[in-house]
Amino acid sequence: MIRVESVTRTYGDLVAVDQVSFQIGQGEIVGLLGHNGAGKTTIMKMLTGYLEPTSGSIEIDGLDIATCREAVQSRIGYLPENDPLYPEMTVIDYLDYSASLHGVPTGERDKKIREAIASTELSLKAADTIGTLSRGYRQRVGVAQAILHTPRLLILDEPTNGLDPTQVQHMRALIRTLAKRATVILSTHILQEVQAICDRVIIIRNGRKALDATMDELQAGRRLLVAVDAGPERALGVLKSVKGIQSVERMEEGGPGHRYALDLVGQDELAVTAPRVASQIATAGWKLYALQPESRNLETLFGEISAQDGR
Ligand SMILES: Nc1ncnc2c1ncn2[C@@H]1O[C@H](COP(=O)(O)OP(=O)(O)OP(=O)(O)O)[C@@H](O)[C@H]1O
Repeated sequence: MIRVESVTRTYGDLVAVDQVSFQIGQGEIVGLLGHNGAGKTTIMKMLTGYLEPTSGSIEIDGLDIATCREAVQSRIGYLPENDPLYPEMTVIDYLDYSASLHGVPTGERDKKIREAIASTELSLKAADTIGTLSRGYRQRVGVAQAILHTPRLLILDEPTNGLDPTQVQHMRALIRTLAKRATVILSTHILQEVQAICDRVIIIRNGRKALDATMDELQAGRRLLVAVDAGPERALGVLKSVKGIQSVERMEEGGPGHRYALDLVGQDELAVTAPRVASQIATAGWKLYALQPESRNLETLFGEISAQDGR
């Protein structure tokens, strides 16, 4: 379990991360999504113990990172944004060196390195010099070093950055496989990345948490969308009077009828409120063209949040 409590980090006068809190349970795949400079890397560096928060606290598996840094770091595998690989080393030598840094006991090293190479499908490149590898393979070497000590938590900063579409597919498949054994937090500014891999998204905007939702919550309808042949002068009041409806908003025309978005009092109310709306419409004698839960879409939400930045 990861518990981040009111974490702030400043660089001089700049507040890069501002009072961010969240909790992540074992086995989740969480995407930190935000534009360049939003504060994602700073959060990740604080989670790994490489950077101290200016204020706030971080606990991993009940251990406070400020006081138990080494114990916490032994549980974490980290792929930094620009992984500082050694171009003149071979893959296997670099992984051996990384294993020593991770404190993998000498007797276990060969086995751990073999496992990491197999998981990242690097067998054919194991004897190659890192500097001769493509960007995709170098990223895999970065992931291999991050998983050498079988960490319970994997922190991947922009894992697909700079990869071509095929390499992106490979990396996503690899992350999904790794997530079967570890909790994964990855950062990205590409929302399709989150959609493709994550169970949950935390959107960071100007150092603050702008949204924290599971993909299921995003998909679940929060509002009911209705299209009827009644204009707003009649429809707004009648729809608002239905039990379970908090407010009614007129939407832009499109398709048959007039369109309205109905905010529900409680999200669980959808199944009981939708039939009430249908029967009210029938009682009013209107034609019903559409009645469906609105699907909140990450793209729309990210767009709305970005629009607040004027992006
Ligand atoms: N060492 C530093 N010194 C001063 N400012 C910094 C430092 N590191 C980051 N910043 C600033 O802090 C803010 C957050 O940066 P951060 O790298 O955490 O964002 P990010 O969301 O990871 O961005 P990117 O997607 O571009 O990597 C930015 O304004 C950045 O310029």
